[in-house]
Parts: sequence; structure tokens; C-alpha cells
Amino acid sequence: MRHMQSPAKLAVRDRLLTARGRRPLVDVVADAHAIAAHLLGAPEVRRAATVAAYVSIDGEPGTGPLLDGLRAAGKRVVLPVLLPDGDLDWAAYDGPDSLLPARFGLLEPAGRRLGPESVGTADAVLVPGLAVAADGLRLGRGGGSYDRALGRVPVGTFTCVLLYDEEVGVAVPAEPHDRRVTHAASPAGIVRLRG
Ligand SMILES: Nc1nc2c(c(=O)[nH]1)N(C=O)[C@@H](CNc1ccc(C(=O)N[C@@H](CCC(=O)O)C(=O)O)cc1)CN2
Ligand SMILES: Nc1ncnc2c1ncn2[C@@H]1O[C@H](COP(=O)(O)OP(=O)(O)OP(=O)(O)O)[C@@H](O)[C@H]1O
Repeated sequence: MRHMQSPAKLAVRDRLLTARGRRPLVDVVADAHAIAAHLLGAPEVRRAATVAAYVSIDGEPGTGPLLDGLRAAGKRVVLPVLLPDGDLDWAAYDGPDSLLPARFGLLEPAGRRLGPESVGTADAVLVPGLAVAADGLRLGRGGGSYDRALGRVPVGTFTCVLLYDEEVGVAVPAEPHDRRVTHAASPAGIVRLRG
């Protein structure tokens, strides 16, 4: 997938990934709890019946406390399954025991696949990323997976990227296929980026 990245994005990704690698573990744990608290308290998430989320990997802000909280709140949670072409299928999250190791160190739901279009039925979509610009333009890992998934989500849906504070409001190189998110969640709180 790397060879498909634009050179401008590659340079920004490299800088952001290096910074993530330097974060002390103690901060990572505290930040995961802060992000979970903000999102679980957000009206868009409290109202949601179905939430599309993901299991964090590497230096991403942790989603463990968030996934536990969503389930405790009775939400239906769906998680991505990476397809060979980089697109995403989805399946229900039924607790940590329902996850299986997959490519790239990912943990994916083992249950019935709901189809790539099913993300369009989520009331809130929580998205991984490396940075977001002030207008909602998001930089991801470079697979284009979430550009495709966000293209299936109805306009007006709460779509929120989970980041560290300094990754919000960064200048991100734009390409025509990029899909903007409506919000960003970081340990400092949730900011609205566009309607
Ligand atoms: N936690 C999490 N889950 C996610 C994503 C994500 O960014 N974070 N994805 C977001 O789309 C999808 C998975 N996409 C991924 C794509 C590449 C790599 C990865 O580590 N790639 C390697 C090598 C790439 C290559 O061999 O070409 C790398 O980046 O070093 C990981 C996940 C769905 N699930
Ligand atoms: N709607 C789409 N359909 C098919 N391929 C796409 C689509 N959108 C993007 N791509 C492909 O994905 C590649 C990577 O895109 P980009 O670098 O913007 O990924 P990203 O948004 O940072 O990553 P991700 O969405 O996986 O988190 C692009 O070169 C493009 O070929």
C-alpha cells in the first residue's frame, strides 16, 4: 500500500509517526481514558444506537476504555475488517474474546461480515488517523480505507477522528479523494471541524 502514497503525505506521515513513537506509555494510558470520557459523554455518541469504532494499534490513541464504555452503555459496536484491496468490511464487536489477530498487527472481529456498505448504518463513526486540519481534512495511514468508508456514510453523520492534542489543526496535504470528518477527539476534548 505504501507505494500508492503521495510524496507530500509520506513526509507528513513520517514526522507524525516518529512523534507518536516518542510518547511515554504512562501518557498513552491516561490519554485513552480521557478520550473515552469525552466521547462517551458527547451527545452524538449518547444518542447513537450503532457506533462504528476500531481497535487501536501501535502508537494510536488507545480505544480499549472507549470500546468497554460503548458496550457498557448498551451500544451496538461494529469494527472494521481489512479486505485485500484495502477496503473495509464490518462485523459486530462482542467483547475482547471475539477479536482475532490479523495483518499489520490488527485485531479484527471474528463474527459475521456485514458488508462494506454497512458502515452507512452507523449513527456515529469513529476513525483512526494521524492528523486533521482545521477544516476536517484527515490524514490516515495511506490505504485509502477510510476515504472509501466515509464515502458510504450519509452527510450529517457524526464522523470523528481520534488523535493526540498536537495532531489537531495540522496542515495536511489534500488529494481529491480525501473525505473530511466532522469532529476530532483528543485528550483535551472534542472539537467540531465542519457541519
Ligand atoms: N487501529 C486501526 N485499525 C484500522 C486502521 C487503522 O489505521 N488503525 N485502518 C485504516 O485504514 C484499517 C487497516 N489498515 C491498515 C493499513 C496498513 C497498516 C500498516 O501497518 N501498514 C504497514 C505496511 C504497509 C505496507 O506493507 O505497504 C505500515 O504502515 O508500516 C495497518 C492498517 C482498518 N483498521
Ligand atoms: N474512494 C476510493 N476508492 C478507491 N481507492 C481509493 C479511494 N480513496 C482513496 N483511494 C486510494 O487510497 C490511496 C491512499 O489514500 P490516502 O493517502 O488519502 O489515504 P488516507 O486517507 O491517508 O488513509 P486511510 O483512509 O486508509 O486512513 C490513494 O492513493 C487512492 O488510490
